[in-house]
Amino acid sequence: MPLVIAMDGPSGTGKSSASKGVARALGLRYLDTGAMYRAMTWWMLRNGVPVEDAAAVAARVDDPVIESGTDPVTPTIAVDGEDVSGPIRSREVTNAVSAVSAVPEVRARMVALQREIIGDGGIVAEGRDIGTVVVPDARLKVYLTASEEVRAARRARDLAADPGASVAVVRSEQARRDRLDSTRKASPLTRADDAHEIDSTELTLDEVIEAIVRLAKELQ
Ligand SMILES: Nc1ncnc2c1ncn2[C@@H]1O[C@H](COP(=O)(O)OP(=O)(O)OP(=O)(O)O)[C@@H](O)[C@H]1O
Ligand SMILES: Nc1ccn([C@@H]2O[C@H](COP(=O)(O)O)[C@@H](O)[C@H]2O)c(=O)n1
Repeated sequence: MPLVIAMDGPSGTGKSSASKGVARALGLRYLDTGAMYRAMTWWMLRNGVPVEDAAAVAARVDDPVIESGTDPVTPTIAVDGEDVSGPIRSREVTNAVSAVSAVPEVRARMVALQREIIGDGGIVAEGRDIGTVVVPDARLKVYLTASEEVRAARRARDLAADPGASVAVVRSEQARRDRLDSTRKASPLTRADDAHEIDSTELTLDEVIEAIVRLAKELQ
């Protein structure tokens, strides 16, 4: 099977940035599974579905048409034909997504879609359960971590235009999301036993990408 790189880890550890860089370096496709859960959450909010009500979310799970592009240079995400790459990054969606992604019916639909896109491989897929559930036989698994403090500082810089997103607020929202994602019943965030753990706290993005590319080349 062509290479599948499974990249998992808590929020804001650099999964998306590193996955895109690795995919570009190795000529692979790229799949942001978090964007798919965010797209589902955006649709639920837009359609007035109470996201904390798992039964209400499950009842609408098949309604949105979610399309993910896999070019690492210009990744795309659309819902019912509408580009939602901007709105899915809002703090409203970010703070609601863990409730939606904990619903088993949502996960079943997303995992089926993700496996369809991953197909025969040649891809870097990132999320929370790629190495444990979506592609448990992936040839290379990476579990990316970084200290809470560094992650919050990096993310707060991304959100500099939002006056409510101080480092302290971002840190507490990230911690809440990680707690919900790693304690839910349905495929919680956890490190696969055979994953290589990389702590990016003291590493530049280029150093993280180089480390993963090196691991991939060692497989050949
Ligand atoms: N090693 C690094 N050094 C410095 N900044 C980094 C590093 N890795 C990522 N970043 C920055 O940290 C921020 C978060 O990175 P990114 O969005 O890739 O994380 P993520 O794990 O995909 O987050 P989320 O799970 O919330 O989607 C971005 O601004 C990114 O540029
Ligand atoms: N495989 C995955 C990927 C993501 N999630 C959920 O989506 C949220 C957003 O993910 P980001 O990577 O864009 O931050 C995340 O907090 C999880 O709730 C997931 O469950 N499984």
